[in-house]
Amino acid sequence: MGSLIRSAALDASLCNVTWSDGHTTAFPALWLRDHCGCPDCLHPETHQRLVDTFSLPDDLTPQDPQVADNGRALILTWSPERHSSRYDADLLRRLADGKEPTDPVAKTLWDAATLAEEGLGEVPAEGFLSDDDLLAEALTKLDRRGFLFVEGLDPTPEATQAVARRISYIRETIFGGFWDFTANMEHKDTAYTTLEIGPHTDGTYSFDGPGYQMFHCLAFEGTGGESLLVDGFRVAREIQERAPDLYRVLGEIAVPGQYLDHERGVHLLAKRPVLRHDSDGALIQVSYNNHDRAAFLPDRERLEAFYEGLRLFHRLANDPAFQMIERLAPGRMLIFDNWRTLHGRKAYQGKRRLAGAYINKEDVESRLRVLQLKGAV
Ligand SMILES: C[N+](C)(C)CCCC[C@H](N)C(=O)O
Ligand SMILES: O=C(O)CCC(=O)C(=O)O
Repeated sequence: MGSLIRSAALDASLCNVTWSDGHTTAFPALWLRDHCGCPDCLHPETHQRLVDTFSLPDDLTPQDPQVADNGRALILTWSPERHSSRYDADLLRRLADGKEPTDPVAKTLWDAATLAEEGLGEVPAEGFLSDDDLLAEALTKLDRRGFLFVEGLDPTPEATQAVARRISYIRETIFGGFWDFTANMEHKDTAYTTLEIGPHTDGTYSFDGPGYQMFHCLAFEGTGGESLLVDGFRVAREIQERAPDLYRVLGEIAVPGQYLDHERGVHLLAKRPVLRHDSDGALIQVSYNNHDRAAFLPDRERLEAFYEGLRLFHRLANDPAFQMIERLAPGRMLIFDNWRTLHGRKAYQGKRRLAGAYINKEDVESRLRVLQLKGAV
């Protein structure tokens, strides 16, 4: 049951709302007027704000607060403009509590030991592709652990694209949109070789590093080539516990990433800390690729700590205790959160065909949000 309003009373330019659980919230008049949801203030189809916030009268005064619909709505009138506003109690309470339209999925950090216990939690392709409830469950799993295996796919580019497009549109990058590649040096990157690639996140050279990445090995004849995953948030927590000073440095120093292919006219450069936090101090992105790190000189007094922090991060990410090692097999597609989960690959000999794509972080979150709001989960 959503939040219900018990009573509402005016106090000068505030509307004090008492909720059914006894909590109270003081909503300022300007804020309430600015958030009027009537069709004249909020476009009923585009949900865009129509109210001219900054032309509202200075002597704006709320009047006659009414609790309606058994506590599920608050109605106010306004003078001098004689306007009436109706507010949904649930929405008011979510905003009062600083919540988003849907509750974020709690992340479960993992390492080799916890995966051995919990298993990898594969989902069947059929349900993923055909049933919104199962898609919502799968995206929730992906959000919770930072990776997901989708099983039972045809080992074809078409089946791979169908999974990607089931979630959202594919993100175009310098590598194109949907990829289907082998070790052919099609692009100037070790991904297009048979070399070992250490644990990293893609796109450290992009202002908006790809949010999610998916790999589907369509064919493999050879040896080696095992994939590895590391929960970057788990490594970050380990650093925070072992060396809080180094955690702070990795969260403060912006590290430049680059991708160079001048023959193709490409020279990408971006920078952000290895451990990026939001304005509330929550870790929101791990961005690490020691191969693509561009030259830069941190300020002298922090240079040593920077290298110490980077060394610790690198050591933990390369520690089998924090890794999942799994050779990708045809029919079993890997999707992972590239803002959290590092990936890599052992060197291999022989033939290997890998298909996949990037999808933006905001588009996967958007897809899950709509599924949640439609009550799928
Ligand atoms: C497009 N595909 C995923 C095949 C290769 C991309 C190479 C990504 C690069 N190593 C990086 O760390 O950003
Ligand atoms: O070939 C692989 O398994 C991964 C390649 C890689 O790291 C990448 O494409 O970013």
